[in-house]
Amino acid sequence: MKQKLSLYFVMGSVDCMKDPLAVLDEAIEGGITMFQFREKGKGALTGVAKYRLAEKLFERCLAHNIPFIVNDDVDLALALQADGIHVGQEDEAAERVRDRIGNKYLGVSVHNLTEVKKALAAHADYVGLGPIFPTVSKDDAKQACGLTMIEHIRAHEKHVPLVAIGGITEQTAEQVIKAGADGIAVISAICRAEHICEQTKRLYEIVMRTKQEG
Ligand SMILES: Cc1ncsc1CCOP(=O)(O)O
Ligand SMILES: C=C1C=NC(C)=NC1=N
Ligand SMILES: [Mg+2]
Repeated sequence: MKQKLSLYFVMGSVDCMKDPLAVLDEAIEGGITMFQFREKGKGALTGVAKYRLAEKLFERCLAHNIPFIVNDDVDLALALQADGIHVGQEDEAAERVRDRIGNKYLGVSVHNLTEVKKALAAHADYVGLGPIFPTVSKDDAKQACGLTMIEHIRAHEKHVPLVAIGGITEQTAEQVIKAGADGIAVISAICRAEHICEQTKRLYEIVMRTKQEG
């Protein structure tokens, strides 16, 4: 699990400046290790259009052995036979989601140690902690918790697979890993890059080098 979390690309059509399929192809070429389809916010696709885009993105992930995770929408995840689901604190209770998805990946969004412990009690496979820094990609994001929250959680839960998310860039990736995250989850650092493949490669190199340094 911890290896998969290294460079976790989160994206929906709303986040893309061009065709989401082209964005994902370049991100895959750049070395992402996990993908989350997060179709949310103003102008997000719904119904059949959402399903069709998810199918095409999933095909790409399947072709490259990259886990395909669906955000929030358990029905969509089950309909697609996705590799997993990611839910937030306000979504369907993690315990119930675990019952519905069997042994698929279950990720839970957390903001503090209490929520981490609750997620583990619900048999989550990993937690997504954030926002670490201020973000432009989630309009209802909570207050940024900073690197100290990563350190605090890691101090109390040494082994929990933890990916950090929120405002993470090429400039901050190293300190996020050094603080104790097993990986970084990003939307705009990849989606808004001038050259997506090269940017993804740089993020990948930084994360993997820093993880090796221990
Ligand atoms: C989905 C989500 N959850 C906490 S912050 C965030 C958005 C992250 O986007 P970006 O990497 O562009 O800051
Ligand atoms: C809110 C989120 C937190 N963490 C991850 C990995 N994905 C999300 N959508
Ligand atoms: Mg959610």
